[in-house]
Amino acid sequence: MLDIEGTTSATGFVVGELYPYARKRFGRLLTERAAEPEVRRAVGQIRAMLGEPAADAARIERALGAWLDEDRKATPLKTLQGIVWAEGFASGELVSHFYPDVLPRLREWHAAGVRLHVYSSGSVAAQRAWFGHSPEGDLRPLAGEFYDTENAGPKLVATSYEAIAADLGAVPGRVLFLSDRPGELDAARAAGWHTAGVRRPGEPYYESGMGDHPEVASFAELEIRTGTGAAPDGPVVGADEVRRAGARLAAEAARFAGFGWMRGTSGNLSVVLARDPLRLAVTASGRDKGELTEDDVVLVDGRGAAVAGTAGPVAGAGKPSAEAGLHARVVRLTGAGAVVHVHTVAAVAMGRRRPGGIVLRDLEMLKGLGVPAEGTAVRLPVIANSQDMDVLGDRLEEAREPRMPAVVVAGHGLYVWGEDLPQARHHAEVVQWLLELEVASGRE
Ligand SMILES: CSCCC(=O)C(=O)COP(=O)(O)O
Ligand SMILES: [Zn+2]
Repeated sequence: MLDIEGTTSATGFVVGELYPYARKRFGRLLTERAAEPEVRRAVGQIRAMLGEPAADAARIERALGAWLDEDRKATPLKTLQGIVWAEGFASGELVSHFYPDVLPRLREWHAAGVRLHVYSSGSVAAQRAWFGHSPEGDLRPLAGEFYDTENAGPKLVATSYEAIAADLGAVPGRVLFLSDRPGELDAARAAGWHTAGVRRPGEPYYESGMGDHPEVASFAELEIRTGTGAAPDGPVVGADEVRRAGARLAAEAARFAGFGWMRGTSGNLSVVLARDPLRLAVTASGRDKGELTEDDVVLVDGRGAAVAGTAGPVAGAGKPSAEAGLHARVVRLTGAGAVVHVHTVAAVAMGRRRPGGIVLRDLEMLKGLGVPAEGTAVRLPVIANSQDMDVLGDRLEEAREPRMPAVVVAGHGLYVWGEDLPQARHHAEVVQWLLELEVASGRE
């Protein structure tokens, strides 16, 4: 987990280049774009902080100027700076700064499967712009999640670090925080994280030191080992293996997205990489499933929680699918080697029409599921939706038909599984075909 200002990048650059850039543009932002939701929200926060509900644009601009002079880490100041800077970076007027030792290390760690994230007091918009417009181009593929004082909380309190670890599904003892500020390092350590102070000459905390935290003068001195928590006799799932699985999942997802079954960020896929203990590669949450890359994958355990190096290095970035727990449950229940979850209109339509299950018979296509084409009826179960994967898993376990490698989740989509990824795909295509036929037949 990386801090930016003072750690990856010079505070002097932020204060000397970016602060004046924002200061010059606040006036116009506050007057000409006051109706934009983000500006309006920040202005409301500033008025509350000042205790002046009627403060006008000029008063707010003066307050922002004073906070800039004090280098105060006020969230609405960061929000407005983020807007102005993001536009400056996008137009090419601004290019971010990284210390020369940083980027070679970030690239090396990323290639080794270390998941890199950012937690900075600058807004997420500003962080993304910073990584997106570096002297070496767009570095955003190196970073997974971005956290700021709005989505994670203040940097000097342990609860913010606890919230981040929970959000990432990461084991606190497997996270290393790099920062130049001892108070932040204290808070991270109180949340169970490892810490390393980055103490660079010329940075604000250089003189006072890093307290009792281990410290380095540059990223070149840091060595990060992956996979050190592996059980001695357990399988080690290497970063390359996870990434290869990521490439396979991305290819399958692109195919399903092409059918219109994974619109937007909907759906998720997984494949088993180890059985004892269970390890699955699952698609990362919230990504456009038509545009996944080999890095949009997370290694999870038998409950769907991210495995942060406890059984080998973790490739990719981001957090596991919100439905990873159900994938793991399907695998535990059925012994499947791969699980496909798609959001198809036919599945939702038939789930509505037949909440008690969809009975299928006398169709040649049933042979694609190992069911005779004639004389045998099979039921595709329909279960109620839930946001709790344990509840959904219990419903699936109760409703499951051993001959049917699929379940419709009402108002949600379709889960299908198979011995391996190609078989899960074939099953998904067959079940979807059967559902489309049922919809087309129009029977109530
Ligand atoms: C619009 S998608 C809502 C979440 C969902 O049902 C899904 O399948 C995708 O979730 P993920 O966390 O895997 O991106
Ligand atoms: Zn879903």
